[in-house]
Amino acid sequence: MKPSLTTETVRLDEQTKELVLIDQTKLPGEYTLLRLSKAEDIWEAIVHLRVRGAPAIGVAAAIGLYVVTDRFQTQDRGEFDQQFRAAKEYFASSRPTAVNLFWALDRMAQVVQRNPQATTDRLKTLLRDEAIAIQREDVDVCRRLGEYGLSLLQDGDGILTHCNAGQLATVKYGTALAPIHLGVQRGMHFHVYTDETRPLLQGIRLSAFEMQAAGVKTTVLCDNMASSVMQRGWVQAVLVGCDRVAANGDTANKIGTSGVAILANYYHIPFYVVAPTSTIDLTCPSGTAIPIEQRPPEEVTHMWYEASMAPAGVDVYNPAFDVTDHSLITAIVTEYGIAYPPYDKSLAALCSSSTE
Ligand SMILES: CSC[C@H]1O[C@H](OP(=O)(O)O)[C@H](O)[C@@H]1O
Repeated sequence: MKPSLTTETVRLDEQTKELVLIDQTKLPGEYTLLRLSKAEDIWEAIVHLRVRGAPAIGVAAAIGLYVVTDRFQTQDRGEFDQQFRAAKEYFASSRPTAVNLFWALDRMAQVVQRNPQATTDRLKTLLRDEAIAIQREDVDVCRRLGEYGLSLLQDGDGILTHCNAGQLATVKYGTALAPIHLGVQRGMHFHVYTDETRPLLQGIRLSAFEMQAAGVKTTVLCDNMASSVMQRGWVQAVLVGCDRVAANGDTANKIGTSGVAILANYYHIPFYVVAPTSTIDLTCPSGTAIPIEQRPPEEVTHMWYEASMAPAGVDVYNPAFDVTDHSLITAIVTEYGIAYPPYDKSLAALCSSSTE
């Protein structure tokens, strides 16, 4: 089946009560849907980035927690709640950096806490409703991110992006790529430069695939070429996603993002982080407090080819993310508006407006 992105990246099959995912490890060559209902298979899909991207991970965890819970046999609330907590903690152990995972799991836990007298059957229905609400909210949030982000762009702009913060990182639209999708739907034209994003190549495999499918002029480049395209004046803005934004605006995103921000700052190119408020963690004071996932060395030394030139036994550094200092971020685009420095005030103000 020719890969396409017309379906939602993450969804619930309400008939079979399964979590349905596009297996992103197979893209762009193969479009495979996974239908999951076992906790260990859902955990594995998150750990191995079959589903990836902060919002998509959160939605997958919420739907996954529902499909697992729906198969609990006990009618006893004490046992049910204990099994629920165990499943929630298991999913929370999958990946540490994207705060959406914990945000979504906590929303599901609040349903259980708010309904201490509900029967287990009633609770299963409430958990299904919450998981679907989380999934549907993501579509509206990303569309609004697109609107605010588009207000920062001009028709014809060259846009550099890093990793994939598009439809495949969310339910639809994406975050950093949402302005592009929205602009193209309105007849605008952009030239997107996507870093390949070693070692898992989310840029060349996923963003390039997504942008080409949307009819956007797309150029892929090695990560070490970003300076060259900026130096030539081909880039008018950098748009990136995020996995956790600290209260002071420091932002964790795919490894290599902080280097792109330094380059953009040097070439006086605006650097925008596109952040649903579900990715803003006001309990995290600064980037040094953000847990950075360390991934297997083989992703650097063996992925995509038999084995790299790395000599046997050499140490390999493979952090999945790095933190971009808030001083390098021009603005943070949220679904409630655009935050400018000082971020410790502007993010708090935007997040408080989100609860009004
Ligand atoms: C819209 S969140 C996308 C964000 O998530 C990616 O990480 P991963 O592919 O490891 O899940 C990357 O940091 C993207 O910017």
